[in-house]
Amino acid sequence: MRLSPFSLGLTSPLETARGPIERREGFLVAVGPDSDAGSVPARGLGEATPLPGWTESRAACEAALRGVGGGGDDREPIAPDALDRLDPVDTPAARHGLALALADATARDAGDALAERLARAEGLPAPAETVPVNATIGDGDPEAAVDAAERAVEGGFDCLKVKVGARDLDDDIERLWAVRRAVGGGVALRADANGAWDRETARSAVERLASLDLAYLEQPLPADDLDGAAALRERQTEVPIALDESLASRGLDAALDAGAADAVVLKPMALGGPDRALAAARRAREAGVEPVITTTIDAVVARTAAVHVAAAVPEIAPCGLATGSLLDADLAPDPCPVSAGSVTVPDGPGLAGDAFGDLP
Ligand SMILES: O=C(O)CCC(=O)c1ccccc1C(=O)O
Ligand SMILES: [Mg+2]
Repeated sequence: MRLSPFSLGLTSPLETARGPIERREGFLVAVGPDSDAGSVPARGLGEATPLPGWTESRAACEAALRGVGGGGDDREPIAPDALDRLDPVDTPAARHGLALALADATARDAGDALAERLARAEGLPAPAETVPVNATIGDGDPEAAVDAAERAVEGGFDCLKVKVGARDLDDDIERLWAVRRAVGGGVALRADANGAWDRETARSAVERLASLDLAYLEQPLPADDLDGAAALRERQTEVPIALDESLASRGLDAALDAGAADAVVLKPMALGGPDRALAAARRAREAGVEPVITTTIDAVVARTAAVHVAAAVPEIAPCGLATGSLLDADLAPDPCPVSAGSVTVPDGPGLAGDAFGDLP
C-alpha cells in the first residue's frame, strides 16, 4: 500500500461556527494489483483526508495507515485483516482511505462502477445516474452570503446551505432573511450552525425561523445534546432538524433512538468509509430519517467516492458534494463536475475509469 501525501488550499477559508477551514491535507492510498498474493485484484485508489474535529489528526491517520502496511509499495500484498485493524471511530479517515482503495480495486476488477458495488452490498437497487447537490455558503458577512447565494442560483443550484452560528442570533436571522429575499421562495435553504447554540438560543432560532421555510437546520446544538435536539423537533415542526457532528460523537443509532433528527448528514470521511456511510444512509432511511451525503471538503478522489455513495441511495435529497470549487487546486480534473445543481455519476469501472490514472 503506497501513501502519497498532498496539501491543498481553499480559495478562501470556509468560515464555520467552529472556526475557518483553510487547508486540506491528506494521503492518496494506492493498492495492487498484487498478483502473487491475490489479495488485491486490480489497482485501486483511495483518499484519507482527516479533518480534526470530525476525524483523527493527520498524524494519527498516517500512523494508522503505516501500521497496516501503508508507506510501502502498492504491489506489496496487504494483510487480509488490514481493513479490520483500522478502527472506524478512532481513525475514520484512515479507514476511509484503505476501504475506498480496496473497493475501487474490487469494482475495477469486476468492471462495475463503485456505486453499483456499494448498492449491491447493501441490497439496494441500481444506483442513480445523477445526484442533486447543494451550494455551500460560508459564515461570511451578510453581503458575502447574499452574493454567494445569488451566484449559486444563477449557476443553477436550487438548494443552498448557509453556515450560521458565528455571530449573534439577531444577525444570523437577518442574514438568512437577506438570502431568502435575494433568491426568492423557490430555492431550498438549509442552515448549519455547527453546534454553536445553547438550548435557549436554538429554541429562539427555530421560533424565529419558522416563517423562513428552512429545509432544515443542521446541528443547532452541541454534538452530545441529543435530548435537546429531540425537544426542538417536538416543539417546532416547521423547522426540521438535521444532525451532523452528533453522529460522530453519539453514533447514528443513539441519534435515531432519541428521535433527535429529521435528517442526518453523513460524511464518508468521518464515518470510516464509503461502505459505512451507505450502510448508515440505509439504516436512517429505514428509520424514516432522510440521509444527506457530504464531503469534508475532500480532494477529488474522496469527493468522487462520496458521489458514488449518494448515487446508491434511492431518491437522495440534495447532497453537500459541490465542494470542489472551494479548493484552489486539486489532484486531478474532476470526473463529475457540478452543472445546474447536479453531478453526473461516473460510469466506472471503479471510481471513474481512467480519470485518476496519472495519480501516484
Ligand atoms: O454540506 C456541505 O454543503 C459541505 C460540507 C460541509 O458543510 C462541511 C465540510 C467540512 C466540515 C464540516 C462540514 C459541515 O457540514 O458541517
Ligand atoms: Mg454540518
